[in-house]
Amino acid sequence: MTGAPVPFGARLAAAMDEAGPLCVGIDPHVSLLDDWGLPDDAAGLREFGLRVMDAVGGHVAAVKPQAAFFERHGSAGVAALEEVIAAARAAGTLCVVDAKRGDIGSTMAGYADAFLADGSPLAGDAVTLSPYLGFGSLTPAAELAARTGRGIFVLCLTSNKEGSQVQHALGPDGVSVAASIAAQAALLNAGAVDDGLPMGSVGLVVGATVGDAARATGTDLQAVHGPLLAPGVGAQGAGERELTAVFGRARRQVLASSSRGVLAAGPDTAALRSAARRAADEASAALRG
Ligand SMILES: O=C(O)c1cc(=O)[nH]c(=O)n1[C@@H]1O[C@H](COP(=O)(O)O)[C@@H](O)[C@H]1O
Repeated sequence: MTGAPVPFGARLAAAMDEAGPLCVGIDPHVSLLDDWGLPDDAAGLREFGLRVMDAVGGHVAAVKPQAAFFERHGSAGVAALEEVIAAARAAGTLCVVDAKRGDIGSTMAGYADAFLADGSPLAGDAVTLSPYLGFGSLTPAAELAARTGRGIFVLCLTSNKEGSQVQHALGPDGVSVAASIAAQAALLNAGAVDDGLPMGSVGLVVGATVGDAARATGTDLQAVHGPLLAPGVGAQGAGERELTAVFGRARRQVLASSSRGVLAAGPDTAALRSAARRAADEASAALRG
C-alpha cells in the first residue's frame, strides 16, 4: 500500500537543511558547450547535463535545468532534457524544471500534465510558471502538483530589470502585481501551515538582484510560507550581501540559484563539485546565519 506523497515543500526544506540552500542551474549556453569541448547539438546538451549531474547529484539541494536551451534542438534536445531529469531523480536530487509556462486554464492543464504528472518524462519535482495570464489560470498546475507531491514556482519579482514594468504595476485596488501574486500563493500554502509543515509547495521566484523591490511593492515574502527561488546569484552579480538584504526575515525560505557562476568551473567533475560547495556555503552563510 502506498501513502500520500511527501509534499514538495517538506522535501525541499529537508534537502536545504542537509545540503545547504543552493540550486545549481543547468543552462547549456553555446559558449559553455564550447568551453567544455562539447558540440552545440542534442548529444552535447545531454553530455553537459549528465556531467553536471555526475558532479553535483547528491551534493546539492536541487538542480534546475533550463528548458529553453534544450528546446533549441527540437525533439532530440527535449529527449536530452528528459535524460537529465531522470538522472536527477536517480541521484535523489530535487529537480526544478525551468520552463516558465503559463496559459489559459484549459491549456494550462496540458502543461501541468507535461511537467507535474506522475510518469511524464518531463516531470521533475517542481516547475517554474508565469502568472501573467492571471494567477488563477495556474490552478490546474497547482492542483496537480498538490496531488502528486510536486511544487510550483510562480514568477513574482524577477531578476531582470524589465520585470518591474509589470510586477511593480498597481491594480485597481492599489495593490502591486507582485504583492497580489505573493498573497495568492500564501492562500494556497495555508493548508501546509495548518498541517504544521515547514513550508508549503507553492513557491515564488524572487531574484537576488531585486534590491528593495519587495518592500517597495508591499510584497510580504515571509507570509507566503513557501519556498523562494532566488536566481541572480553569481553571474548576474548577487552575492551574500544581496541575499541577506533582499530576503531579510524571509531568508530561511530561500533557495539560492546559480547557473553560470557554478558551470564556469567545468567540465572537470571535482572542480564543478567544489564550485557548487563554495556557492552552497556562501548561500548558507547569507541565509542561515
Ligand atoms: O525562473 C528562473 O529561474 C529565473 C527567474 C529570474 O527572475 N531570473 C533568472 O535568471 N531565472 C533563470 O535563472 C537562470 C540564471 O542563470 P545564471 O545567471 O547563469 O545564474 C537562468 O536559467 C534564468 O532563466
